[in-house]
Amino acid sequence: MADFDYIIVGSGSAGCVLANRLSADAGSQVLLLEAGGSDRRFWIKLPIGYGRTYFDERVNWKYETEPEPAIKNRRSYWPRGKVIGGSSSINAMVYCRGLPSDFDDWRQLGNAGWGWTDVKAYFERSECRVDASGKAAPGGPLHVSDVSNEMHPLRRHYFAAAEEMGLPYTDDFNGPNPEGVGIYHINTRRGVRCSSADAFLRPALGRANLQLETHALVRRVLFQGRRAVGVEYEQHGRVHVVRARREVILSAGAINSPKLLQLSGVGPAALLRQHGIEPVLDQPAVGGGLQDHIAVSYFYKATEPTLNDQLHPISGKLAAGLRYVLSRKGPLSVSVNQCGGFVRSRADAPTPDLQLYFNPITYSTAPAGKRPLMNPDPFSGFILSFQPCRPLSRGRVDISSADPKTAPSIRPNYLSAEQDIADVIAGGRFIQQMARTEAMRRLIKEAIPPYLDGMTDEQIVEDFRERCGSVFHPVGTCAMGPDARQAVVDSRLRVYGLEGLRVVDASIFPTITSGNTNAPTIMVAQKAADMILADQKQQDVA
Ligand SMILES: Cc1cc2nc3c(=O)[nH]c(=O)nc-3n(C[C@H](O)[C@H](O)[C@H](O)COP(=O)(O)OP(=O)(O)OC[C@H]3O[C@@H](n4cnc5c(N)ncnc54)[C@H](O)[C@@H]3O)c2cc1C
Repeated sequence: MADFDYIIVGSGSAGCVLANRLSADAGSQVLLLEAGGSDRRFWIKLPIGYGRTYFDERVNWKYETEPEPAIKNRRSYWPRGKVIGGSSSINAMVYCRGLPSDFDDWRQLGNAGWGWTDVKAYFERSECRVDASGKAAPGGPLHVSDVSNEMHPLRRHYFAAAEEMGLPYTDDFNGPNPEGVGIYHINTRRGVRCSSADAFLRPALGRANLQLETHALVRRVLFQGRRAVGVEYEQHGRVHVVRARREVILSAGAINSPKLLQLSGVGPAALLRQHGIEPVLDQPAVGGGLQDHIAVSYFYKATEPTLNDQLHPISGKLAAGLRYVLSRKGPLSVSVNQCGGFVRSRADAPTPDLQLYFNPITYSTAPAGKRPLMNPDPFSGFILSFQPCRPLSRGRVDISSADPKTAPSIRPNYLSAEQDIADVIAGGRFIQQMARTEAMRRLIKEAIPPYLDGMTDEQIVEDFRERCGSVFHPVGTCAMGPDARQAVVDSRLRVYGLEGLRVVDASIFPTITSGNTNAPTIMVAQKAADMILADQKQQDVA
């Protein structure tokens, strides 16, 4: 049986950071266990390839929620990376820290050390800012690229519409003024995806004290009394047991970290017993607290050429492919989420409450179950889309079987908070207003049904229930908080009531951040690494 100082479960956005930081000390033996396999795949490296990995079971857990009553009993599709790099290998690469107020709220909730002024340096530690000319500023290993030169010219209409509405423009959603409309910066390095694995794991893999095991599905955490002492994992049909001298760290993501805790006997006792698992710790909060962003898109035919005209014809695809191969530039080198914003739907909103997307492309004719980013509609078209930034509804992730290979039951409980419905109406009204600006009226040839323009508040909500979808930002299922009865981890991310066990990933968010969740997850891991190393030092001195 092998022994390590640290065992990290999951090589995703957070796990890769930890593997790097904890193995930087040559005296620590670190094991990183990943259920998926290699990320050396063309469709992972090619930025627009996330349209392909979206449904690819070789790199994707492909979860589905239970039917959700509030969205017409639809099941929501939840892709999650099952590969080195985790979801950072299959995501849309948009890099948004979130709003400073998000983290001040975390601190306000009783999480000392997690306010904006506390966490800002942990974002900076990771980031290597690359300007539009390709010049990289000194910084961390995670490339955050300004790709404004690659953005479609259609964007000028969007910015003109925003100006008519009196919205500010920002050149950096991660800068001192994140509010307003602008262009998303993305995680690419010279036109190739820069995942957490590329930035943090790969540079550390040469270290003799870091061992990475792929296709290694962790089945449970092993306890001696209330101390986590190792894990059991299955690899190529064989079950292995490995021991952790210092800590086991779960970085399996917002679906799998709570699932693993429950499989290991840490969760709601009644649920565990129902599945024949003897509780180590009755902790109802494990799996609770689930939050996610949901968005809806409105589709328009355009009066001038859009990305559809470039990428629909075979000749256009070939030209874009050739351009990419020769220069790593063009539409294949970026996300289709090109422009967007963080805006207030009402002048009296205390902080921006809507995130916007303006995509110069449509797929209204796409068959169900396909995400044909490279195969858009045969006419000029574009998308306006919004998502409420800070939904209040909370759901749960619970095991549905004691078998580690069975997917858990996911119940997001969307739109269960009244405020979330009000935010949907505000979002629909906002896009209505934007579509009625002079600039947009010039660009819109015709709206593609359902027509937002004539909708009442009730119809906006009804349409949202019918068509909204996840933006793939689940968080909060092992939430951090000051009260051991309501939260799973403390502000040092240690699991309450147990020793030698932390959770470090998107599941610890006490509340969902306003924007995309990859950047704050990486921040969480940077801060966690500092805390783990500090605790190690203290123990060594004691
Ligand atoms: C399609 C898609 C698009 C997205 N777009 C964006 C975007 O543009 N910008 C943004 O900021 N965010 C985006 N996100 C969200 C963002 O990527 C995630 O919030 C972030 O990656 C979460 O990081 P994590 O470390 O918590 O989990 P993950 O990165 O998902 O890592 C978890 C890892 O643990 C492994 N694992 C799980 N269970 C086990 C087990 N039992 N044993 C061993 N290994 C296990 C998984 O295989 C995975 O590699 C998107 C997500 C998806 C899926």
